[in-house]
Amino acid sequence: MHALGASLDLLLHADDIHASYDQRRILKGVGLSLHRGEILGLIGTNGAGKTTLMGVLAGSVKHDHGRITLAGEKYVPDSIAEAQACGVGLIPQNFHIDPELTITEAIFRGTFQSGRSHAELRDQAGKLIRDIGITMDPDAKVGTLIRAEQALVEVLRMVAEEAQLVIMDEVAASLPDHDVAVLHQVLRMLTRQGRAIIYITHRLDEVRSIAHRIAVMRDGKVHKIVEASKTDVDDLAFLLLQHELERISRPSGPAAGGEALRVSNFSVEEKVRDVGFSVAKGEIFGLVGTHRSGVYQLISALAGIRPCTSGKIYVNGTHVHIRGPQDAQRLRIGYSPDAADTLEPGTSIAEGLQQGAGAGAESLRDEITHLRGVAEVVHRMRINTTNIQGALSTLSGGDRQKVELARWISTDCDVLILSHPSRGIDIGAKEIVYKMLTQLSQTGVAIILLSSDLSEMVNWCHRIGVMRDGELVTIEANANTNEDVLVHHMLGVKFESGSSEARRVKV
Ligand SMILES: Nc1ncnc2c1ncn2[C@@H]1O[C@H](COP(=O)(O)OP(=O)(O)OP(=O)(O)O)[C@@H](O)[C@H]1O
Repeated sequence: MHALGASLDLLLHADDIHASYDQRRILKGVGLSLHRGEILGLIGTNGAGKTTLMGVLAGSVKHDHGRITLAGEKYVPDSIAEAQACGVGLIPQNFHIDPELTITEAIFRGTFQSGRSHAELRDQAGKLIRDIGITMDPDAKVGTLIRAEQALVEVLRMVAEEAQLVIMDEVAASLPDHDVAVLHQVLRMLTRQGRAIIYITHRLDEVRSIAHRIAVMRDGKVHKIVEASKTDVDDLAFLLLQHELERISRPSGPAAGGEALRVSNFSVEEKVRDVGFSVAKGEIFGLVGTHRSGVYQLISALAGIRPCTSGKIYVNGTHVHIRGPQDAQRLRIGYSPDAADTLEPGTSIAEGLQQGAGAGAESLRDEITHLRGVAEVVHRMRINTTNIQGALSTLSGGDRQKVELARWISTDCDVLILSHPSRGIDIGAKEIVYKMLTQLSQTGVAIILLSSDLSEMVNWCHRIGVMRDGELVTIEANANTNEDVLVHHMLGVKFESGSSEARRVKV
């Protein structure tokens, strides 16, 4: 499966690349090569320099030293536009498309084709969509698409731009497995046309299933490049962390505490119908479902972001009404959404960790008033920075997410709803996050967790509720479930059991 289908033409060669931000050396002599038709996986711990390296290739970061050739020619792009003109395109972490654009407008925005007539572009968009074997209306608004479909629009933009090298920086981070499978199929098709792809992810099973070779970055250098077919997840974890991944023991038995939250006959418009469940104090309760399952509407109603249409909510046994975020806050329900960075980029790291994150801001401040406290959080979560007074924008994507998460974990809530808390976080830091969540739950906090990574749900949660078509179809006790069972309930389709990789291929 991993053998290179296309010829082994060298497309890109980078040698001894150095780059810095404000005198701080980030890339310290990177070497990398890539062939036409190849998918190169790129993995590394948070702050290793992956995004910076991709910035050098895509024209947004200047390197201080080193040589790059593209198709045999010297390549030193001065800007993103110049890199695009040379055939190199990047889909960034947390990419954003204006939701008001139509799919046609989104595909051709910023490309050399954007000057053509709308009718021509619309026809061309329809053809591109058909060619990659998916169904989408070129006139539909981007705002009506789920995240996975928006990712495909970004891929189509690369095709429209005639990119020869497509860089994907954690584009699949919060996508569920079945959406990742579609994205992978499309990417394989692009490589059959001779394009090359650099694919960054923190999910080691995913990188093994998509890449031909995998480059492991550590501290500003490519430490090793391995053949995907000759490695496994444990080897990759060892290469990344330089120690073996600690095996997390799944929660055994139910959480012991009394009831923290209960919803009954709960409905949100047509999206959530007659849902009932309760979460105990000290429990980590997972909720899974596809984008259209109603799971997001359910939790946003619990957080007061949208009204429920009918049903009852009980907090600590008392019937309550949640009519807005302030009500949720007053009831000590915290909600960390699956949005990109919610903090202003200019905020300092220390301020980011000190800012009240909704409920219980006072006690958060108490807890980490002193910079020593902040420094401890930074150290514990392995946030890469030399200056805690520096702006959040100077952190890597994964490290910014750690700051977001740390302030929520320090917030004084009775119920904490976390949506995709580990997105963008490397596998070593995930263990730390898991331990922090477990410790938090042991203080009696009820945690409701959403994640598209089902192995994480199975490893972290006491029980997992599965939503499909607006209904809560089952609540699985951890001891009785696995990822295949969850997928089966989520999609209402029967899957053969097997490794996550096998499942991904079958979907
Ligand atoms: N704009 C910036 N200004 C200053 N320092 C920066 C800036 N962007 C990144 N850095 C620093 O460069 C280092 C490498 O960041 P980079 O984003 O390349 O890491 P990464 O490997 O992509 O991490 P992640 O997996 O978290 O996305 C980090 O330690 C970060 O603090």
